[in-house]
Amino acid sequence: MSLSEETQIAFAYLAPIVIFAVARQLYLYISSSHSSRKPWRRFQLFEFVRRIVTYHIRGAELIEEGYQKSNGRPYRIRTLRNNLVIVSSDEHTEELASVPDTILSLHAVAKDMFEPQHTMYGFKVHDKSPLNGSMHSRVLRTLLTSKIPYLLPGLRDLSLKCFRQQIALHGKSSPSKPGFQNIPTFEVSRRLVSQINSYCFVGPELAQNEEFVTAAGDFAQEVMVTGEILQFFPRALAPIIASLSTNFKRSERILVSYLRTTILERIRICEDNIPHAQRPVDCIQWIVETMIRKSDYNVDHIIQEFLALWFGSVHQVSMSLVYALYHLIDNPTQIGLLREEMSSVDDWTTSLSSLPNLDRLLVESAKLHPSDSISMRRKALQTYRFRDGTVVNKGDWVCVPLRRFPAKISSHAIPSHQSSESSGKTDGGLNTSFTNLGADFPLWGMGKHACPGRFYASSILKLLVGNIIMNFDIDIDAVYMEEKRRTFIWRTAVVPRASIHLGVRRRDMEEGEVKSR
Ligand code: HEM
Repeated sequence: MSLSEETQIAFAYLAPIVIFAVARQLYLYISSSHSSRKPWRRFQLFEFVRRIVTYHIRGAELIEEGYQKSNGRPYRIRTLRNNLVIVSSDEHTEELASVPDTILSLHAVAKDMFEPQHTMYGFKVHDKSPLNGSMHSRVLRTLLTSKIPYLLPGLRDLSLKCFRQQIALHGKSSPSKPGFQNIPTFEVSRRLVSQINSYCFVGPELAQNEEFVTAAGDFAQEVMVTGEILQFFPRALAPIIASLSTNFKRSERILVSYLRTTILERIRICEDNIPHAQRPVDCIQWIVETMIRKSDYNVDHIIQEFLALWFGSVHQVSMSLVYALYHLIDNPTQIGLLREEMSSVDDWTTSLSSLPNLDRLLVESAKLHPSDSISMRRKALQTYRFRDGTVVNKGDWVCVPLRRFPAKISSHAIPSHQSSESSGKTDGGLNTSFTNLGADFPLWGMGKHACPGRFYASSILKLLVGNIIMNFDIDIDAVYMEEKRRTFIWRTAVVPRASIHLGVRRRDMEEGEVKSR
């Protein structure tokens, strides 16, 4: 019997938690059993387990329930390590975005969540330093964004080829839907994103290298899982636990060996003063160019910076793709509208910013099915008091909720435009842009840390969704039509179940391909 991926992950998480919890409680129990002054300690096991279970398997629901009850006021949720202070008003959100890193730090959160020193090739993230961000901003926000039009034709062909390969690899004829092949949605989505990102991050050659692309996809997944496991162990054990949970860093080692060779080649390009027009157009080139300006650069540090950017680029995009496809299956009339819209322009892949229905699909999907229930996490490096008096104690996290709405959503939750299911057409509204920032759409965060990869993420999501629906019909087994059956909650994240399959059936391929050219 083979266990589903989420069952394996649940075991991987729960086994160490239970062992650690029981050992800790035994210690507390034994050390307090002679003391009649501390009988409450006997109940700690119950409290400890209750807290783990409630927050870890219902975190996203707790956030949502808290939001419903709080009536817009800040509220708190206790977690294993600290308190989450959740603020949601526009005033709080804007204030949160403006507080300096020396007080409320995003990078301190990243350190707590993913332990980069143990999961990303020894990367030391600084809580307070603005240095972490400056390279990201130049490489992603400025250079990658400006090169998207140049990269799109290659990405279009690669993504279609990759999707077809995935169908050939995983496709199984659907027993209930004639002509449909079932493919594992989340796995295929991760692979598509990993391959597309490889093209933009390290160039077309490595993007075709099976070993590199597989290791790159696995690495992102392993950082996520290992970061979670490390939460339950004392810091001193982190190196050994991280090693065990990543199969002795197998994917990291593969990536590092390819990256080292590539980075050395790219350094040579810079040292030989090759004209910019002849240099490779990819992120690793820009990272190298940015970093070798500093006198103390070294190859290991460039690798670490690369891995951190890589990690940020895979996970949320692949989950967003899954949810956008499910959203279309739930709202089939949108598929027709999208096809019509894409067919109405000469080449939809070069018109991604002027396809309002496609844009709106992503906005709606992100609002209704965000892959995380919170955004704009910050850790208090010192106690912070908001202007209205709300206090975030040192060590606690503050954030804003994304799943602000009940599961049954209606058009009122999308204030800037109506649901296309109800209106049946685009309203061309002002606020339909998926990459917009604002307190009413904090998906990308706000202020100086607002996601620098959002224009890229938006373009590739549009490209992937567009390519799939222009070339395939999509469907899902009736049993999974209920949204809750497609996902599971882990802490604040809402993760697609690996066992859910997407049904795909080739449309008129010639027509689809001609339209996308
Ligand atoms: C749907 C996909 C994505 C979502 C929802 C998303 C969301 C976010 C959010 C909420 C933040 C933190 C902002 C804050 O707290 O104020 C962030 C930061 C960041 N994102 Fe994204 N992101 C996505 C895709 C990407 C991609 C594709 C890349 C890389 C190409 C990327 C790179 C980064 C980086 C480097 C940061 C850190 C910025 C800093 O340290 O200042 N993200 N993202």
